[in-house]
Amino acid sequence: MTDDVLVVHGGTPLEGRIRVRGAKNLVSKAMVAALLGDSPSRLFDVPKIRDVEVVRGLLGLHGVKVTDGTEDGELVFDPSNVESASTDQINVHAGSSRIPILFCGPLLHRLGHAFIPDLGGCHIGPRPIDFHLQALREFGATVEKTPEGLHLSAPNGLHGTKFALPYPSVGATEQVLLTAVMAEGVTELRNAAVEPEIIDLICILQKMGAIIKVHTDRVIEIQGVKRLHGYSHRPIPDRIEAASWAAAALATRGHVEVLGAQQADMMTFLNIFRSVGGEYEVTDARPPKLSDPGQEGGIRFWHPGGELNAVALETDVHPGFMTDWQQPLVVALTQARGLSIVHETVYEQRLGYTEALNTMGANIQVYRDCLGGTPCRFGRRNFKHSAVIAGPSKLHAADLVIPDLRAGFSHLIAALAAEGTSRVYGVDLINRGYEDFEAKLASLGAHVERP
Ligand SMILES: CC(=O)N[C@H]1[C@@H](OP(=O)(O)OP(=O)(O)OC[C@H]2O[C@@H](n3ccc(=O)[nH]c3=O)[C@H](O)[C@@H]2O)O[C@H](CO)[C@@H](O)[C@@H]1O
Ligand SMILES: C=C(OP(=O)(O)O)C(=O)O
Repeated sequence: MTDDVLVVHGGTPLEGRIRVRGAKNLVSKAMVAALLGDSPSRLFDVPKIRDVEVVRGLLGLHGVKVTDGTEDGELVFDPSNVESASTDQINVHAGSSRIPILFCGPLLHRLGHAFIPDLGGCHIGPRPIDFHLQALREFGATVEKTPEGLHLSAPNGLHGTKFALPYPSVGATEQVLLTAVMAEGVTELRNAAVEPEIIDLICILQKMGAIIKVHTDRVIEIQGVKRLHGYSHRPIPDRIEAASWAAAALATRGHVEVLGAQQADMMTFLNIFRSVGGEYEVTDARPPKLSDPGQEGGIRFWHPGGELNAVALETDVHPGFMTDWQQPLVVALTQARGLSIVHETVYEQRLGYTEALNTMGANIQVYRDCLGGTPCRFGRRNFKHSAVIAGPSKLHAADLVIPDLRAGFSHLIAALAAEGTSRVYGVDLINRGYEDFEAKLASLGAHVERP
């Protein structure tokens, strides 16, 4: 733990330009989809993050040859020899990521059985997988829970089904997609999640030969096919990372251009960013010509000076304000004048990180009540899932221990915005979702060092 610490000398605005690559929440699923093809797949712009390493490891254990392509960030997957792996080998990855649960459908199609280790991911609530398992059973899978992990089989194959999710879960929607594409017959999924990362996964599956219709009102219809082939795909950029750097620019009174950031996927964030008083400019990409090297598109985010405004926001499923944007933005809200209100409706325990911000001088109170109008599953269940942030607060340095990915990035932003020198422990957790964050910090002029 002691060598996993970053010393942050705060108080300097972040200034400069960084680039985001393929979205963590798409790339890892695209890698799983490669298992379904009967020929190699190619994925571009893959960031070097921990979740990618975990999925690469799991694919390798199941006989998928994963190699680096010629382009930086390109991965090639050859699934021609998919095979079983031992539970001991698979359990090396226990507790490291949430993606292993998505191996169920593809492994059942390819091998007739699957073993799934305990899942990891951010500690932001209990995160059950009941919708996943219920859907898999509807397709005809049998699921056995054992102390070492989940064992699944499909003795009679997988068959299309009609299924309605109790809540538009991202992971459960992906589970249904990755299973239904090669199940026999038609599947109709109601109350599906429609996040941009899901639409991009559907694009990949369609490239592979799948037949998928996305209807209005969260209904997705999938016509199972007998075979799928490999794909070649450049994923959507990481809108969570982009928003995190935007929040860092605002909290430190800086100016950061995020190359690769895409307006369409970030509209809800951009509206809140502007309401808080942040400025942004969308820079469109210009393709290269003989006389002109062209320009990569992105979004410039900056603090225009003066005071920021308090806002009320609720996190929600797409197209609402993403829960993963919440933690970084709250750090900026500690600098806004007045009372900001955040109602977290996606996870029951995603406000624990505010305690650390309070030790740095922030004034954030958390409540069990629903402080917002969006129907929420947590209001009567005793979870502290609403926050009132009173600002502006002068943040001072502190010693911080990072609990998980997004809370970790928000701790880091707070340390950068604070006066004085903070020590941030457990920074390695940030590598699960932010590629090269230390190099990016350095290029933005942050004063950070390893002790
Ligand atoms: C790797 C990845 O893509 N992670 C994202 C994904 O997580 P993930 O796919 O795990 O999140 P879900 O959308 O499934 O979870 C949303 C809510 O549904 C509940 N639920 C989910 C499944 C289930 O079987 N039972 C159940 O009750 C969860 O506890 C949570 O309260 O979507 C979340 C919501 O946008 C994001 O915050 C995560 O960054
Ligand atoms: C909650 C997150 O991810 P995961 O589902 O991988 O824990 C996140 O990326 O903020």
